[in-house]
Amino acid sequence: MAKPSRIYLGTVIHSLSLGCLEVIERAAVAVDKSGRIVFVKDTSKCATTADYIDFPGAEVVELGARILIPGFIDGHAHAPQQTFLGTGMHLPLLKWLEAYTFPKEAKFSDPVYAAAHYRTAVKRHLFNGTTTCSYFATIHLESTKALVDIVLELGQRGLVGKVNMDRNSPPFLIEETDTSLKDTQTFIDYVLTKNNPLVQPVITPRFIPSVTSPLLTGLGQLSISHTPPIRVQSHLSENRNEIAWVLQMHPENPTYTSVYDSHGLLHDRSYMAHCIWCTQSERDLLQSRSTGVIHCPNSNFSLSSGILNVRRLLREGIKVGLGTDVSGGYTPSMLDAIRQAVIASKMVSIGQGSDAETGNEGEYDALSYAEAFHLATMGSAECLSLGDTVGNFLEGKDFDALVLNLRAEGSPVDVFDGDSTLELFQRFLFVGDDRNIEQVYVAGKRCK
Ligand SMILES: Nc1nc2[nH]cnc2c(=O)[nH]1
Repeated sequence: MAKPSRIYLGTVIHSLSLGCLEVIERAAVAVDKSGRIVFVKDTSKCATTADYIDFPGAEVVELGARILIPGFIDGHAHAPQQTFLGTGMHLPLLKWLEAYTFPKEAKFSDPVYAAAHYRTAVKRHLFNGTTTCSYFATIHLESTKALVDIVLELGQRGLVGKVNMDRNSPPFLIEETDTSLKDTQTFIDYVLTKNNPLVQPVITPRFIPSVTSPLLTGLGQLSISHTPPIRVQSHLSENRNEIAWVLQMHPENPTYTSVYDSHGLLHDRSYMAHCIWCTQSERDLLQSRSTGVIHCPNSNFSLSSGILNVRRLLREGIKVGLGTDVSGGYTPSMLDAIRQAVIASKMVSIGQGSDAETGNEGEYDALSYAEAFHLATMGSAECLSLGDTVGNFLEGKDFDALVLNLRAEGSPVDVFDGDSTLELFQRFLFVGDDRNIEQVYVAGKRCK
């Protein structure tokens, strides 16, 4: 057993599997000097104090009434889009991209501008309790490198992608095919040379309409030329006009999902945002490739994209995580993603989901708060191929954790006599905000 260097004493809540919430009222969480969890003990089951805190040299941290939970994992966010958060919410996807997204992302051609604005964005995610974030940057190589440096400097765990766009894009935000591929390779080398497990590169074709077949093929080959393959992230089946456009562009493919697949971009280290309108054959394909789906309900409502049937994906054995999709979604808060996932799921349960057309297979149980919390932690971890590293407090994982203070000054949460731990936790999920997230740890290092 590695030697604990710090032991946290307090209430622990984490999710072991979907709907399986573990609550330990008085836990001792021991962390070694490299930030790895050595053990989690339920101290009420320990015969003596020595059983859980008596390790020479270890610092004992008393959390009192605070609650320790795993850090949130945002499976899909656009770091440059923080600059127009909460604007353009009256437009659907394709108009929103043209009017807001592309002009704002073009400004990131300047690495100095990019660094300043990426710092603001990463801080926001961290302060909202996002210990791991999978970021889209922009097409610009140097600015995307700056995002990597900032993620590392601020101590977050980040998966970062240089975006690829070589067609159907405005002249101020488009690349040559060869340059795009070469810059992606250079970017991957830049990140891997850091040799720091906290930041990893992700191959990031924007979506099928923005990327030509030769570039998609090159990216697919680049991914599997590494062992293990470089992760792949993109958007899939978000909006009905987008889907019609893709099918028109790719008559050789029966479905949107099969376009990614035929270019070698769907595998077990790929994860796709949205997937609202995927048909049965597309879902079967995602399942057979072990590709994850990142559900971004705020964005799906805000851009009037549709309402994903999450329960059906879960029943079909597809990995599902949660994302904010800043700024298709108007907040970097994963608490909001949890809330909106629950609301979206209730909408489906009362017959309002997008599958009113694609066929609902009968009974639909709306997601519970415990399930939505699971998706925001372990669910996203599994989609991002980080399930062995983060997502809950099992021994050997990294200590990526939030210390919650439900009594924090000025926070929106009230605490009443007789509230149980589980009631307080639910109130945090539905009523709390970043003020209740008092401390944030990534691999044992405090970053808030
Ligand atoms: N939500 C969302 N969907 C996209 N599809 C292509 N680009 C984007 C983007 O930036 N945001």
